[in-house]
Amino acid sequence: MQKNLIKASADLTEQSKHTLARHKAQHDTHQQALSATEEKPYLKVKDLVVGYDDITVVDGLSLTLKQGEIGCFLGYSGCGKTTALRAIAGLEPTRQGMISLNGQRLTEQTSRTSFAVAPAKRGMGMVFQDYALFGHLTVAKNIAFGLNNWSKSDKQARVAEMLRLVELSEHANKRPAELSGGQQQRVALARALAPKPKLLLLDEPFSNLDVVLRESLAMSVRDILKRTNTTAILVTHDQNEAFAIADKVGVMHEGKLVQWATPSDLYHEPVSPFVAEFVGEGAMIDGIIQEGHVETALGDIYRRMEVCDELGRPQYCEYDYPNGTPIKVLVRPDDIIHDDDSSQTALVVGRVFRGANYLYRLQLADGQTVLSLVPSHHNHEVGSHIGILPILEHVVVFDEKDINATTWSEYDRADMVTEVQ
Ligand SMILES: Nc1ncnc2c1ncn2[C@@H]1O[C@H](COP(=O)(O)OP(=O)(O)OP(=O)(O)O)[C@@H](O)[C@H]1O
Repeated sequence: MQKNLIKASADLTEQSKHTLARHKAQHDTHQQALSATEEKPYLKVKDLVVGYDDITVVDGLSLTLKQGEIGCFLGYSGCGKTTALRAIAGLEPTRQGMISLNGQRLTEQTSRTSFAVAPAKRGMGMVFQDYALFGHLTVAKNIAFGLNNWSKSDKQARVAEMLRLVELSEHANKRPAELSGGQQQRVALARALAPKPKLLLLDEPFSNLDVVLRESLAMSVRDILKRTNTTAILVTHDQNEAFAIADKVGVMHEGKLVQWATPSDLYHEPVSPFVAEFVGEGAMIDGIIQEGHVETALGDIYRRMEVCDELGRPQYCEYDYPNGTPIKVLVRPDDIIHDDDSSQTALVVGRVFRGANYLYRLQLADGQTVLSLVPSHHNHEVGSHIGILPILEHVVVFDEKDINATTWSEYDRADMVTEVQ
């Protein structure tokens, strides 16, 4: 949902507060009805703890996926992504938590229960970074490898179908070494998909490929997974790859899943400065909470609720901080539009050529800097002033004291009210 901001002030009237309370009650009832009928998640991981010796590597990981959804663990090296994936596959023992897939409990470790289904019985497929193909077998035989229990004719038909799916039919009789890296990874994908796994796990599948191939292969893998309605989890440290392939991305940090959300929500509504800085570019500028708005060097920021009161007046949100609270406001490069006609200007203090765009570093009147993505035919030298127009539709504020995020979504009553309408 779009959260428009307009530059005008208004207080919440008593009347509109009552309206909101009524909407909230309706909303709660509506949500209860929804959650009662909502389909159960296909994959559910709850409070998973995994470790080696005396260290905890995955610390209380919880997530859900619907059937056919693609999830992704994204994070720096050593944050526990691969360990989490291996634990879901049953290749690492879990110390605590529960995993269920398609209604079946795969593992549960509590004070009262302790059991784990063996990896081979979980019905999962895996694709690895190094492809792990059998070099002495042809492409077709590699794909047929997991189909031992299938009849000969069914196996042939399935291999042919998989070859068509990954567009390698004409390479069926070649050995893996005769194929490019990208083609080999498609063979690995076809081999993992052939037995129709309930869940496909992909561990850094594109990291041996060059950057250009990586993104195009990620898109084609997404297409293949969607066409086959395959539920999957991918591990990567590459944000572009995660965004190209996944419906839900989980940012991991020191064993914890900090946020599990759509790529767009991660980018626009990060829950912490860590996620904000890890996902995408941006700058944090100072803000001060004032009556119904935030004062910043880019101007005053107001939030408009997308509803009107009984008299047709737009409703305005309040921030959940007392007046005078210093906060940080996240400003993405796409929040600052270059506009020659704007009376607000900024000094160009740096720029990076990105082909279609320049990424400008701009200094505001009070010395703070922000980034701005500008089409590259607007060529402004470092040291010049340019007109800017802040379009702050997705403002996230961070409490300066304990740097907890307060994203719009946490307290945006506009969402709540429009949902029940
Ligand atoms: N078999 C093991 N025994 C002991 N420690 C391990 C083992 N495997 C991983 N670790 C440690 O657990 C931590 C998490 O490792 P993991 O491979 O899950 O991280 P990752 O996020 O996937 O990293 P990368 O992106 O580098 O693969 C690391 O500190 C690693 O050294």
